[in-house]
Amino acid sequence: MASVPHTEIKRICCIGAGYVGGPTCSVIALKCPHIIVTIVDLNPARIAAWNSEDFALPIYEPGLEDVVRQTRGRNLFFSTEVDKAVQEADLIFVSVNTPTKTSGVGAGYAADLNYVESATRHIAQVATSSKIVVEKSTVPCRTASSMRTILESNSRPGCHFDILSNPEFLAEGTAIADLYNPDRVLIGALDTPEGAAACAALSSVYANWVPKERILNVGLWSSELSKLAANALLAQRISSINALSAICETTGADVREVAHAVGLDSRIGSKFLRASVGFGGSCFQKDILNLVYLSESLHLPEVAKYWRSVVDMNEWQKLRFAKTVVDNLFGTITNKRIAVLGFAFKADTGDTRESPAITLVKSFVAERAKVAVYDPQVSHDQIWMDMQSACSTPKQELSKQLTLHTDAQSTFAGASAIVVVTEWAEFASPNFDWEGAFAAMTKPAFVFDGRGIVNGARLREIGFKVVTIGRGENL
Ligand SMILES: NC(=O)C1=CN([C@@H]2O[C@H](COP(=O)(O)OP(=O)(O)OC[C@H]3O[C@@H](n4cnc5c(N)ncnc54)[C@H](O)[C@@H]3O)[C@@H](O)[C@H]2O)C=CC1
Ligand SMILES: O=C(O)[C@H]1O[C@H](OP(=O)(O)OP(=O)(O)OC[C@H]2O[C@@H](n3ccc(=O)[nH]c3=O)[C@H](O)[C@@H]2O)[C@H](O)[C@@H](O)[C@@H]1O
Repeated sequence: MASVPHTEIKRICCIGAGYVGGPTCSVIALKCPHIIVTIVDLNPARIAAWNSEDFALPIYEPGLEDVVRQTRGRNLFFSTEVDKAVQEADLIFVSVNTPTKTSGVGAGYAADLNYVESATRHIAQVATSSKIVVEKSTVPCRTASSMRTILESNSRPGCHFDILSNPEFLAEGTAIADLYNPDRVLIGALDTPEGAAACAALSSVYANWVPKERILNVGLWSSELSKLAANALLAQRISSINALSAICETTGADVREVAHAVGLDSRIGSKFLRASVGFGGSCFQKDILNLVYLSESLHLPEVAKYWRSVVDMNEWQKLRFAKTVVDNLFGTITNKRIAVLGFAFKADTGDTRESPAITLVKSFVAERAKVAVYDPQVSHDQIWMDMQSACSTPKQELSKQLTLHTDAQSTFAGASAIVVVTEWAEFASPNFDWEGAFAAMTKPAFVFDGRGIVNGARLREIGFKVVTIGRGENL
């Protein structure tokens, strides 16, 4: 095949200044001082936060502020001027949201590609020169083909678009470390000279800091499917260990010992085997449901059922934990105060999307408990928004049962139980004032550890009754 020389990338535009676009392109700007990176978004409040003088960035991510401080105004810019940034760029990342559809065909399963499509149409409409368009969002297999059709059908004469798939594998809370040192960068391209040239151009951007052997070039469809597959396999491990946690609780086995023992088998590996209240976050559930939808569309009902069970197990785990709380508190939590520690879906993020805390607090509210919530990062506005929507109840009504706190200790006064939902370091710290908590609570005082992070022996010495997920010798 004749080769085509690749474009030297001088200007990058990223459409979508969210959890992926923001950190990813900030790190590109840091590692590639010779490239001008402009991150654009339709949401002016989000862009204003990225540009805020006191660096009150719209997302909390360890290390991110430092990267933005070093690059903003140098070769990194945040803007709402989408057209200008698109026109000036050689390469455009499409990093917009792809939530699960809530209505119409595939509702509850399929990805809503409306944002990807309108960003793509917009590129075609305003671009005045050829571009490399990179699918950064997580999308169903063969979305690149739809993007190509939209671009080709709407472009101005003389404008040519090459499409690449470059899914993102960062995890929230460790995004900057993940971007600095990725296990791999996956780039999918069409098997054509133009595809290879576009792939080489993007590879050369990453090659500024990622070792060449970790930059993987594959076909477009493999790249798209690999992203869904990676999330599905990661989530499947959590559902597997959570299924085992239920067996541990009734047999006297300890899920941490089981995870350690099986994880030492190099074929299994030790990561992603922490039993929990269930996985949360904006992507695992959405991407698996997307895979379920894809399987069903391909007339593979057994495959669909297999992946569906990973999500079903996760739902069951969350509700099982909520029931454990009620069962141990003598079958009722009506009017009892339940202190909930943590609301984010995992530690080191302020993100609450699909957080197990939402399901747990909702079920405690349904049992007519008084729920007191503390999270070190999540804003109270966000918690009210999540809970009003989950309970379909206005704030005024909800506030009769739900209070939000700015410190852990104030949640404990008169509480019957503490429920640890997020694995914030603060709750696992030896300095955490468990004695103070015990003194403030009604007796017997319970701790339900949904993350296996508290020191059960120490808490029992203080007088607590302790129930830890996946451990037989509870209380
Ligand atoms: N959150 C995560 O940790 C990861 C997410 N992903 C994927 O990356 C994609 C983006 O996810 P997040 O960054 O979390 O979403 P997000 O919701 O935080 O950010 C998306 C942004 O795109 C903006 N947007 C939507 N349409 C636009 C348009 N036409 N023009 C300009 N801006 C537009 C929205 O206003 C929003 O600020 C999703 O497909 C997700 O599945 C992939 C890996 C990790
Ligand atoms: O596509 C995405 O959005 C991203 O989804 C996950 O990243 P993220 O959801 O940010 O965070 P994870 O660390 O994967 O945790 C997800 C959930 O699983 C839970 N978890 C994780 C690991 C574990 O052993 N047990 C467990 O319950 C976490 O507490 C959290 O609720 C993947 O890890 C990323 O590779 C991927 O890019």
